[in-house]
Amino acid sequence: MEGNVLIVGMGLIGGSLALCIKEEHPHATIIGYDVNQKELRLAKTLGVIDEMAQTFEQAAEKADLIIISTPVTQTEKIMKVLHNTNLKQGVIITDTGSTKGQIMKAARPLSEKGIPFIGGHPMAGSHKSGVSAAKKILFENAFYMFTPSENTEDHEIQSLEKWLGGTRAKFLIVPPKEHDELTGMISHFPHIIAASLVHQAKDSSQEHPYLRRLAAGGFRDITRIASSSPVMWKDITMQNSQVLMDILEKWKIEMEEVIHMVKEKDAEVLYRYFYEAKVFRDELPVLAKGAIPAFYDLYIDVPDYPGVISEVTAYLAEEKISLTNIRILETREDVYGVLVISFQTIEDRERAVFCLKEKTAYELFID
Ligand SMILES: NC(=O)c1ccc[n+]([C@@H]2O[C@H](COP(=O)([O-])OP(=O)(O)OC[C@H]3O[C@@H](n4cnc5c(N)ncnc54)[C@H](O)[C@@H]3O)[C@@H](O)[C@H]2O)c1
Ligand SMILES: O=C(O)C(=O)C[C@]1(C(=O)O)C=C[C@@H](O)C=C1
Repeated sequence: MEGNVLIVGMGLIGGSLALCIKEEHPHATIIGYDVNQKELRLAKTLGVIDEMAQTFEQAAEKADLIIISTPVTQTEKIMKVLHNTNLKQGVIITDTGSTKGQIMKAARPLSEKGIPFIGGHPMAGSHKSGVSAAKKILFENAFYMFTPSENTEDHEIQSLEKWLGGTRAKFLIVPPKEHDELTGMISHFPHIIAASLVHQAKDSSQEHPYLRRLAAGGFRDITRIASSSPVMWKDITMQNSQVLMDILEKWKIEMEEVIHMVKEKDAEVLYRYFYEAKVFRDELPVLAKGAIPAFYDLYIDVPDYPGVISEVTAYLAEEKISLTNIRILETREDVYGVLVISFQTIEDRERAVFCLKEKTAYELFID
């Protein structure tokens, strides 16, 4: 496709979308806008965008597609400005916000004016912020939810899907209320829990000075997301507070039961509690119908020397085994941790195991 794409908010998500759109539509012009001039200049220097917007209004007036990728409170404000801007006939506006109910309410005046607003939310991200963390494979195989306005036409959704085809994501239409309940449970609520675990550990560290150094494996896994942008999460929590209140009330009841269980020390009850959680958790990737796409992880206990990651990935590349994600679990202090490589299919993972067993002596684990 050709035309001008304006991306408002040149951070992790805006930057990653810019890269995806440019790759799929090389003749499109990607214009970036950000209140943070440093971030905007960085986006231009890194080649993530073609142009920096001179003013927001000027860039919006010539855009064929506008993607708002700012924290959700700002998104609402930007939508109000767009309502009073002289936009091009046929422009499509979308956003990437993690909440949808309030944003779709804010979209009504635009829709009433005949300007198509299609809410969007790619269900992939990271705890990192800013354009320097942007990457074009961020959304590959992830679900990308759309919440169209009441009068959105099919061809407008199709056009947006075409623009975003380079994400290689799986598009899914969801009503805003369901979106917020779903993401409230599997994304926003876990975020609050992660932050609260860190707070509790911080308090405990006053008494146990070794805590910071010992907090490894499980604690790091479950609290990684607490390192995300506090601005973004403050906004998400405010916009989805009703759903979150309901979930937190249920969490209180759940914790009362846990306290009782721990106090009673009933082995059978404790076993069943952990076992049932394990069964449900282990089944998640197999079901793969929720908002989290299926990934098949392979854990590789790598030694601590430079180039070990490229060595492993080179073996896989030689066998043409594609991977969807690669990361290090920093479970040990000062040395490399376990290398985790995710594959899209069980078959790819099996081939990887076969290949790495043949070419290395590293220990391999599958969870
Ligand atoms: N980070 C994730 O994992 C993730 C995943 C999916 C969706 N989202 C959503 O996408 C949006 C962007 O998240 P991100 O991770 O890219 O954040 P980010 O912090 O990396 O980038 C946001 C950018 O928006 C800019 N900005 C803030 N207010 C602005 C305004 N009024 N006008 C123009 N620019 C403004 C900031 O300067 C920043 O550069 C958020 O709504 C978030 O909820 C985030
Ligand atoms: O992987 C992470 O770091 C994320 O937190 C990503 C995550 C999520 O909760 O899954 C966070 C918020 C977004 O709205 C979508 C994705």
